[in-house]
Order: sequence, then C-alpha cells, then structure tokens
Amino acid sequence: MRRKELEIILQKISPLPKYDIWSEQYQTPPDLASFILYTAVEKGDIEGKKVADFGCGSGILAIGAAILGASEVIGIDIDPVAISESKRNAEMLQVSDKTKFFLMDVRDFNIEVDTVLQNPPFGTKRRHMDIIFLEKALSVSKVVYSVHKAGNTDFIRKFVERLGGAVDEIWFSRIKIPKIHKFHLRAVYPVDVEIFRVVKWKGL
Ligand SMILES: C[S@@+](CC[C@H](N)C(=O)[O-])C[C@H]1O[C@@H](n2cnc3c(N)ncnc32)[C@H](O)[C@@H]1O
Repeated sequence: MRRKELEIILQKISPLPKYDIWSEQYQTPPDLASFILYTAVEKGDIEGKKVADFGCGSGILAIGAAILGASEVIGIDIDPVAISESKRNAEMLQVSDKTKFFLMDVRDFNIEVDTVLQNPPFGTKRRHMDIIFLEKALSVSKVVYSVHKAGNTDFIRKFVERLGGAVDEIWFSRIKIPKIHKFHLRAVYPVDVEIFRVVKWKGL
C-alpha cells in the first residue's frame, strides 16, 4: 500500500465527537499519521512487531499500525469515549482482530512492546504530561515515535539520555489544534511540532 492510500483510509477516522481541553484531545492529522507510520515501517518498527499507541484518541496511529502489518496493537486512553471510538473505527477498517483498546492511565501501563507510537498531550494543561508519556514509553519499549510541541528539543534530548536512550532522528511538521484557552479567539491554531524517534540503548 502506498502512503497516499493509507492517508485516504485514515481520513475515514473522525476526531473524537467531544474535544476535552483538559486531556488535550486533538487528533493527529491523517497526513502526519501516515508519515509517522510509513517512516516507522521503513525503519522496521511496525511489520511483525507488537506496537502500543499511548493516548490513542480515536485510534488513528494504532489502526494505521495494524493496517501496515503489526502483529498486535494495544491502544490505551484515559477517556472511555476514546476507547469506544477506537474500537468502532478498528471494526470499520477491519483490524479489530489485531487491535486491543484499554481504558487506563498511561502511568499504569506495564506490558512490554517493541514500538510505541504516541501523540501525547503537549502538557499545556497538565505540566510535563508529554514527558510522563515519553518516560513510560521508553520504559516498556525499544523504539518510540513521539510528537511534541516544537521548541524543547534540547530538553527532550537530555531527558531521554538521562533515561538511557537516544534521540535518533527528528522530523518537523505543523498541526492545527482546537483552541486550548477560553480567551483564544480562533477555533483552531497552527502549532509547530517535532516528531522524535527515540531508541533505547541501555536497559532501563
Ligand atoms: C493529542 S491526543 C492524541 C490522540 C491520538 N493518539 C491521535 O494521535 O490522534 C492525546 C490523547 O491522550 C489521552 N490522554 C491524556 N492523558 C492521558 C493519560 N494520563 N493516560 C492515557 N491517555 C491520556 C487523551 O484522552 C487524548 O486522547
């Protein structure tokens, strides 16, 4: 399957019906999701691998990984609506046999996987939430693809190195997110993001 075909399939996954500002539930746009997924395939991180999607939202990264040949995919989210929407979307795209979705806080996840894909909350509402996700992802996997608000590259690089990992590659993109604060005037805001590929090179 070509990347554009995957993107068209992922466009069938709608964002969650109600946007929870506190949980920062913006969806990864299908073009960025297909870029992350294809990059991960090219690097050997998806096909035949056990993959987790932390904060799966409507399931776009988890379902994409299943479509691209992951052997097993686990999606988790703290919001019950996200879990039911992910299950519904997995059924619609005929990958429910390869995907499992669990309602849980990322901090409670303790299953070993090969690869974690995640677009965590930026931490705008709950400080350092993205870092909590990243630390958990590195503790249970060998490779992590993680989307972060741009501008904290050095902090993230050093944080990962302190955990015994390494930032292997970084890509840049821009996504539109719904307004975060009541005083915001526009409905959506463009935000520059960095996508990190992080590898674990020491036992954690
Ligand atoms: C930016 S959205 C990304 C959604 C989806 N992965 C995507 O890429 O479109 C972040 C997701 O993390 C979830 N979330 C926030 N805090 C969480 C936590 N402590 N544990 C698990 N999921 C959480 C939110 O409910 C939301 O669905």
